[in-house]
Amino acid sequence: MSNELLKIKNLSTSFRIGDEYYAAVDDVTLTLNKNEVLGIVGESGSGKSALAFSVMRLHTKAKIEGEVLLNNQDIVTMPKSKLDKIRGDEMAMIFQDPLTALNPLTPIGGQIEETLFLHNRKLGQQGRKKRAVELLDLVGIPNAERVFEQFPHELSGGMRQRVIIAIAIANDPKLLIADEPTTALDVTIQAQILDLIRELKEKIHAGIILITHDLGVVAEMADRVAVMYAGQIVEIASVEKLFENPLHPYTRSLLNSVPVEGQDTLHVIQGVVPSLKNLPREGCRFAARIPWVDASAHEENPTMHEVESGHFVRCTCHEHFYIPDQNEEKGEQSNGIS
Ligand SMILES: Nc1ncnc2c1ncn2[C@@H]1O[C@H](COP(=O)(O)OP(=O)(O)OP(=O)(O)O)[C@@H](O)[C@H]1O
Repeated sequence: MSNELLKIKNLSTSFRIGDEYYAAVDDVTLTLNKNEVLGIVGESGSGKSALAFSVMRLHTKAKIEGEVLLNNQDIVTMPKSKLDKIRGDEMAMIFQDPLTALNPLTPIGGQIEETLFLHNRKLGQQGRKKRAVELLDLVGIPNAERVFEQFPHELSGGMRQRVIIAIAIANDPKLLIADEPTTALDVTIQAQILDLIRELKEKIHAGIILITHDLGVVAEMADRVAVMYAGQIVEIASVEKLFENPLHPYTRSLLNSVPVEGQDTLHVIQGVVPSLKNLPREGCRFAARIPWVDASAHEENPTMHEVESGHFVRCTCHEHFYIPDQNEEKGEQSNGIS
């Protein structure tokens, strides 16, 4: 029996700017196995959230092409009625900001009960209340009976995020997408929420897509990692391989911007992900940020290459990449390339 839970095939998500559509997710192909945590990392603007929202089919105005197969059912083309059933039941999402994801006017218990009611009509009112309190307990909320009656504004940010997680797992989803689940929280609370997600992974046996710009989080949580840049996946590998042997210059740059014990110099590649309208659509999208690497190092149409089993990297430029000395980098950038 296949272990594959989700297969994303040639997915492109394009937004309209003026009269044109621009792909924020550009021909992405990925798989997620059952019980696996796949980390998706990349700088702000690389397309991580656009990808997550496409998998949940939450974009209302975007043009979506390609396939998103959850247990072989295509989310992109399925009728809305079926989608409503699957969303919140087979797949669920934990959003960045717990306050905006909760209804301020409905007590916590009511919000959990609503999700339970939508997807399990057999559970009566008593059953729903019992299950809602159980879920609050499961996500580590003390005094669950009391919190059941409270409104979102009466809880701390960390507790609200636990409620969001309780809602997301209410119907035992097979796929859980966590989009920067700790960004809006204090550092100490972040660690607690990550611990909770890790514990839940064992309890609910879901496949988890964890979106983050924090490589530390990925190192601790993920089984495999996909690195995204300018709408494309540029490298995929197991977490061990990615940290041991990062290949794509962008991955190396992300890793180099993390301080490492015993290493006194850091090199951070300058620049940011270009805006959607200005993304280079031809050639290697990262070329402009590593101008000291010769143009001939890049492929004309970069594709993913499997360099060792399960480790894929886009473009051939990684074979020729090196960290420049300061003069070389400055010299290149003063030539107007940055
Ligand atoms: N609804 C939209 N309309 C137009 N452009 C959009 C829309 N949503 C996202 N974009 C653009 O698509 C690109 C990818 O955005 P996305 O939010 O997916 O990035 P991200 O990697 O999740 O960044 P962050 O970490 O900041 O959330 C960006 O250039 C963004 O401005």
